[in-house]
Amino acid sequence: MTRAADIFREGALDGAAVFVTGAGTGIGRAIAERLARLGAVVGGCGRRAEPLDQTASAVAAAGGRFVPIPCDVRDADAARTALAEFASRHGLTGLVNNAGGQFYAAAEDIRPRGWQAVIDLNLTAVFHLCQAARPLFRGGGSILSISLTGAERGALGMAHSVAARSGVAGLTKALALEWAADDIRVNCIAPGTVATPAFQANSTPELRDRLRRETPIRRLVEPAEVAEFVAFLLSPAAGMITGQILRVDGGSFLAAPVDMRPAGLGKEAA
Ligand SMILES: CCC/C=C/C(=O)SCCNC(=O)CCNC(=O)[C@H](O)C(C)(C)COP(=O)([O-])OP(=O)([O-])OC[C@H]1O[C@@H](n2cnc3c(N)ncnc32)[C@H](O)[C@@H]1OP(=O)([O-])[O-]
Ligand SMILES: NC(=O)C1=CN([C@@H]2O[C@H](COP(=O)(O)OP(=O)(O)OC[C@H]3O[C@@H](n4cnc5c(N)ncnc54)[C@H](OP(=O)(O)O)[C@@H]3O)[C@@H](O)[C@H]2O)C=CC1
Repeated sequence: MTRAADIFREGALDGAAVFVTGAGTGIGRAIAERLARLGAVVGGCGRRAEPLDQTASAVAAAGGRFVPIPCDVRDADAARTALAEFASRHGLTGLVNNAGGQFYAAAEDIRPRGWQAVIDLNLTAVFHLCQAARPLFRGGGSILSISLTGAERGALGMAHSVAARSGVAGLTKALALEWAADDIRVNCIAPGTVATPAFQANSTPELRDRLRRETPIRRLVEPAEVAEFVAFLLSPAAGMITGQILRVDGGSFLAAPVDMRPAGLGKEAA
């Protein structure tokens, strides 16, 4: 069941061409489906072709257009090529950097390759795709990066991810300033805990209950609630919004930091 109200008129994104990373699953799929239903042609990547094909089928069944272009965003050349391929066929008005994630570990247990993997995925790939998108936007554009709430405040068990997302926050502000004169808006959406299959697979019912209790609006975020906000920020209605970190978190940012350390799961955050 989706809680997000559909607030846009049909065809609100007619003419938009948006590339979404990680579009085969979870939040990325919800975003792709919503944008396509509003009239945008959506391109999407992920490492695996199968989930992207499932998104394509769901979008087609609803009468929309989704172009799957599998690639690993940590391979900068491959990611640039995928984006350029989409833009050459459909143009480009928006980029959603959604691919991301991390494993959970105490800082002292994060090894160099683990640190690098998380920084490459959550920060460096975002920079490369933003840079690649810039010349492809004609007459303005909108970039959104999906981060996570509380990155500025900190979280336990996610030092690599918090560092990467803090980098994305800085990048968002820097690019917003540099590219504003060309009407390219750059924003960051920071969700609270979202009940996606990926998160369910990496959490216990006890942990999800605790995260629900710790969220001031006593429930987890629905993927559709992130997708609806993405649609708004990509639309002309958000034409004066840039350089922002916008939270969709039920107030989690105001509560205690989450403790995702394997040894801390199930305990209250320090
Ligand atoms: C409140 C929460 C809010 C947020 C929720 C979400 O984001 S939900 C979204 C949820 N969705 C996602 O998170 C999806 C995206 N996430 C991913 O694809 C992975 O988490 C990734 C970012 C590490 C990429 O990894 P990859 O393809 O490069 O995988 P690889 O296997 O090749 O590992 C490379 C290195 O990483 C290290 N390492 C890995 N696992 C662990 C561990 N458990 N323990 C310790 N270390 C670990 C290890 O050092 C390894 O090097 P080694 O030991 O081989 O020399
Ligand atoms: N769920 C939650 O509670 C929260 C999630 N977020 C963030 O939201 C985003 C989406 O999360 P969610 O939908 O839950 O998780 P998913 O794991 O379902 O989504 C991650 C997507 O990114 C893709 N991906 C991962 N690595 C790469 C890569 N190297 N190159 C290309 N694509 C890649 C995956 O596809 P494939 O494996 O095929 O490559 C997958 O489709 C992430 O950035 C996550 O950190 C933020 C706050 C909370």
